[in-house]
Order: sequence, then C-alpha cells, then structure tokens
Amino acid sequence: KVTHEHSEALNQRIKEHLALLDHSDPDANGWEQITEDGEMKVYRKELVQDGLICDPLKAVHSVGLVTAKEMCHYFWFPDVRRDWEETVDVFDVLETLDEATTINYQTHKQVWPAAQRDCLYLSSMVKVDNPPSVGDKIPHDTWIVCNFSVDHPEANPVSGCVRALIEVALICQTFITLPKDGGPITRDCLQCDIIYVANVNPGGWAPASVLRSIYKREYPKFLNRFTNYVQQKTKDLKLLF
Ligand SMILES: CCCCCc1ccc(-c2ccc(S(=O)(=O)CCO)cc2)cc1CCc1ccccn1
Repeated sequence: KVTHEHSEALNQRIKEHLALLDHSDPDANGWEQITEDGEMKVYRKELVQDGLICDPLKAVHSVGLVTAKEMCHYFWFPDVRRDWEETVDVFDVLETLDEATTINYQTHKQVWPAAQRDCLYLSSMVKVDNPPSVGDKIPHDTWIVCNFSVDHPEANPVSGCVRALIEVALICQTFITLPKDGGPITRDCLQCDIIYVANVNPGGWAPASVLRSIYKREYPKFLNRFTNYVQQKTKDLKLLF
C-alpha cells in the first residue's frame, strides 16, 4: 500500500531483502566469515566502488526469549535508539511518515583519521505476510526493519560531516516450541532468528584498513549489545506478536 512518497522504494527494498530468507548458504556466494560468537556469524564481501570501501555486511543470529516483533520494534523505535546505539552522536527524527515510518538524521562518532560521517535515512518496520518458508521450520511471524538513505529538505547537517549512504535490513522470524504440558506460551518457548544486512557507502575517502577494522569490531559488538538489550527490556513484559 502506498502511504507516503517513499512507499514504492520501501516495498521494492523489502522484496529484495526477503530473498535473503531463502537461507542461501552464506558461506557460498562469495561471503567471507569474519566473526563467529555462539549463534552469531558475521560475513562480509570485499567491494570497492569509486575507490571507496563499500563492503556488504551480513550477520545471522538466533536468540531466545524474544519475538520477531519485539526485536524489530526496539531496532526501529526512535525513542530507545540511544539505549543501545553507541556509535551515534546526534540523532534526530526529521519526519514521521506513518506509525511505523520515520526519516532520521544521525552523526556517527568520528574515527581518526577519517572525517566524521552522518546519515539521513528512512526507517520503517513492516510485518511480512506469507514469507517464503524455509526448510521444515514454520515461522510464527516475520518482521523486517528497512533503513535506507533518502534526501530531506529539513536535514540540517552537522558541518564537516561526510554523508554516508546506507541500505540496512533487520529481518526477524519467531519460532515457537509449544510447552509439553499444553500450558501457555512463555518466553522460554521462543526462538528468534535474525538476518541483518548493512551496505554502507562511506561517502568519501577513509583508509581501507581503518574501515575494515571498524566493521570487524563494531558490527558484532552492536549485534550482541542490541540483542542483549531487547532480552533485558522485554523479560518482564507480555509477549508482543
Ligand atoms: C570512517 C568511519 C565511517 C563510518 C561509516 C558508517 C556509517 C554508518 C553506519 C551505520 C551502521 C548501522 C546502521 S543501522 O543498523 O541502521 C542502526 C541505526 O544506526 C546505520 C548506519 C556504519 C558505518 C560503518 C562503521 C560502523 C559499523 C557499525 C557500527 C558503527 N559504525
């Protein structure tokens, strides 16, 4: 459905990201694993565009105790961004397009010797109906958050920042193991499978070694910190489907 000027672009990106749900073996298609930490595996591809390091990043993870909607809600919800995001300085919501779509402006902490980066992007949380089912596991629900760069007349960029361009998706699926005793579904019955992809164009020069070490360090840290945050935030709350 079209509710705002970016609806078409959003729907197109969601369609493309959902192709990831075919769980094509990440070890194939040229993905190189850079981190493994329990259930979390982080992959990258080496990609240079116009002399800039634009390595695509993909992470797969599986966490208990939370639902797909909870994971996507806390990833999308602007009011809690500062609770889990630690590489961002300025963060402003420039416009709210609908109850699940905002346009955000943020600056990232500078990493010497590169110039500071900022991002101006649309962020939307969408429930996926009839996702492609994979193998024998049937997901209870599937949610996606898409963050992608857009222009906006009201952006008041922090001077000195280089505009980075992002294409990010967080796809979450809830799997439920019904309790043996036929009792109610509790958080112990939940498993949330996560696919996170980030395509970041740094928008200007940055040393390849610096960028690649940031990626290797920051993405696993962010995924661990964010998933722990959601488990803590929801542990005494009613399950949100
Ligand atoms: C020389 C430093 C260049 C920094 C480039 C840069 C810019 C933006 C991003 C980034 C990363 C995640 C998102 S999100 O998942 O949508 C959540 C909302 O914030 C949006 C943007 C990443 C990076 C690459 C470096 C890096 C990697 C992980 C964390 C921080 N920095």
